[in-house]
Amino acid sequence: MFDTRPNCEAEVVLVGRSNVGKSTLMRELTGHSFDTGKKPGVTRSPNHYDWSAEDFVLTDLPGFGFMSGVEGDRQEDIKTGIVHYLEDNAEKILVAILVVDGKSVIDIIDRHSDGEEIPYDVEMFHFLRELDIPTVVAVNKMDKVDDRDERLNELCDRLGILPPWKQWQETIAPITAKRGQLSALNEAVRTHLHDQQRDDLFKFF
Ligand SMILES: Nc1nc2c(ncn2[C@@H]2O[C@H](COP(=O)(O)OP(=O)(O)OP(=O)(O)O)[C@@H](O)[C@H]2O)c(=O)[nH]1
Ligand SMILES: [Mg+2]
Repeated sequence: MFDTRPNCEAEVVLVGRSNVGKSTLMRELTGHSFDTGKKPGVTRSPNHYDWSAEDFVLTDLPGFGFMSGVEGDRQEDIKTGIVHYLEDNAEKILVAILVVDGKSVIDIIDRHSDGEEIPYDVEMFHFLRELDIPTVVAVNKMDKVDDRDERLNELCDRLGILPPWKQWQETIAPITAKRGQLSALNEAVRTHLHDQQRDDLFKFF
């Protein structure tokens, strides 16, 4: 299921819970349409889009967390598959885009923090850091958020980085993928590509 990766030296991945808008973002970045949907669990195996001339692949990973119509065991298998995919390809992944739903992310994180478990989004953010993969949190669906600065500051707090969010422009990128409003994300990704001497890939962001 996770062994479909084209053999490219450079990669950018989209990762995040189900239904946050990863495939919508993938469509906006590639100009190619991918299955999207109102229910979580649409993408069940990675979508890859590669440009062989540049040896570059953009990957939309399946969502983790609740997926409608998918058994609990299988949800765990998908999560394990994502973790292994990131570990196996960490050297080649130039940037990870962790997509979250700006409208619900704080509530979801807080709902999951009362028990022992670390919430998925927070766990994934730290996991990517452990793997040394430069990470941008794309805070999607900002069209549905009215208290923008407050939300983004709260998100920093939950991720363990110091608010205000505006000092983290290379890490926190508010977007509305559905309308193609991606400038904050493109800027952030470019910063990380530049740090890795990959300005040649700017044309994709
Ligand atoms: N309001 C709003 N809705 C959005 C935005 N981006 C995506 N959506 C909607 O969110 C829903 C889920 O989008 P997908 O792109 O399928 O989400 P996904 O993360 O790929 O979901 P899985 O494949 O299930 O993991 C769809 O109904 C999209 O139209 C946005 O910027 N604003
Ligand atoms: Mg999807």
